[in-house]
Amino acid sequence: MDEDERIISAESADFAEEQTELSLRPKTLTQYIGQEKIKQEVAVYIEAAKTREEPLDHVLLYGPPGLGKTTLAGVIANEMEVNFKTTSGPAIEKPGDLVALLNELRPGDILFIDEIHRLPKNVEEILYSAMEDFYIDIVVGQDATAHPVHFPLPPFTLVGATTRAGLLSAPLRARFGIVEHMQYYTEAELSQVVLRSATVFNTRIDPLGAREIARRSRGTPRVANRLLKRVRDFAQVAHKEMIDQEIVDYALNLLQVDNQGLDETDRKMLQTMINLYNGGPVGLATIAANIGEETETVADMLEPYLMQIGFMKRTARGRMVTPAAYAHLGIDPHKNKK
Ligand SMILES: Nc1ncnc2c1ncn2[C@@H]1O[C@H](COP(=O)(O)OP(=O)(O)OP(=O)(O)O)[C@@H](O)[C@H]1O
Ligand SMILES: [Mg+2]
Repeated sequence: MDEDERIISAESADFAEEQTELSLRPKTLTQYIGQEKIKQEVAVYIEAAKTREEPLDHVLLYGPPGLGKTTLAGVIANEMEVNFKTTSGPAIEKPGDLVALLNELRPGDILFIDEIHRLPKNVEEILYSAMEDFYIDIVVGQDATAHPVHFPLPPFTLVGATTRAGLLSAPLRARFGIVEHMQYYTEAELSQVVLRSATVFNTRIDPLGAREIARRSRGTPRVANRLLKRVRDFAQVAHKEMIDQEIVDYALNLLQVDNQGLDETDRKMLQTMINLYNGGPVGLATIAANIGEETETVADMLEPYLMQIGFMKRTARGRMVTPAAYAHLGIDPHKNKK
């Protein structure tokens, strides 16, 4: 199945979904739910920078998709009371594109680069001096007319986001003063996300209904919001005025999202590991090939959550399915051993 067809995919699906997300995005640290440790730290850095009337140090946010990296970057800009300019690694194709972006910044502004690990190498290299000393040296013109140009830049803050910090080159990573690892949300936090989004959607939902959506949202606000939208459709068609646990259960069972938030793809992956490799250890690329997914998809979308809930573990010789996963799938681990 294509990643963007999965209802529980943590990836943003399309333009329409991005528009809904915009309306759902909290604007302040107080409205931003969860990530308590990050919020506490960031609040201190923001206050200190504002008191010194300096730009905030460069910030790197990393963690699985849909956990609120883009949202947090926007919150930081809002709290710093500066302009927020967004772009992404793949969108910056050549050094000139980056120069154009940097050129528009005013002192203190925030430039947000999503998927920063996907910046072309030659762009990344000019970012080093931009981040460290606020200037860039580039060569303008071609052949005979080629000459170096020295551009001073206003002091600015770069906020970078990536799904895995390990994908970043060491020199780039070293230039971020603030590095934060986004965590999966607890059920209680996701319940709050669901209740808040329901208000934005003008939809009524009771606490147990919100809890049930939270439980099946794999620790991810984006998934919670998406499930809420689907459940809302079912409730509407069933003429339910209030979303409750019963309708959530009914809708999500139909959508084959189980009580741990796993869908067919997750189950297929675990079953493949069990049936073909006795539960592992088996390499990530082998698993991916067997279930017809990209290795990167398995690494970014499937594996982190399965590890988080203790259904899979990483060993020196590869990935292994845990007894908890056997139990969840109703498979007897001993019967299966060859
Ligand atoms: N802490 C939060 N409180 C409330 N809602 C949140 C929070 N974090 C994320 N959301 C909601 O989840 C949606 C996805 O968040 P966001 O786009 O920031 O994730 P992301 O980590 O940037 O994902 P990606 O890696 O795909 O870029 C947003 O629309 C937002 O409404
Ligand atoms: Mg994002």
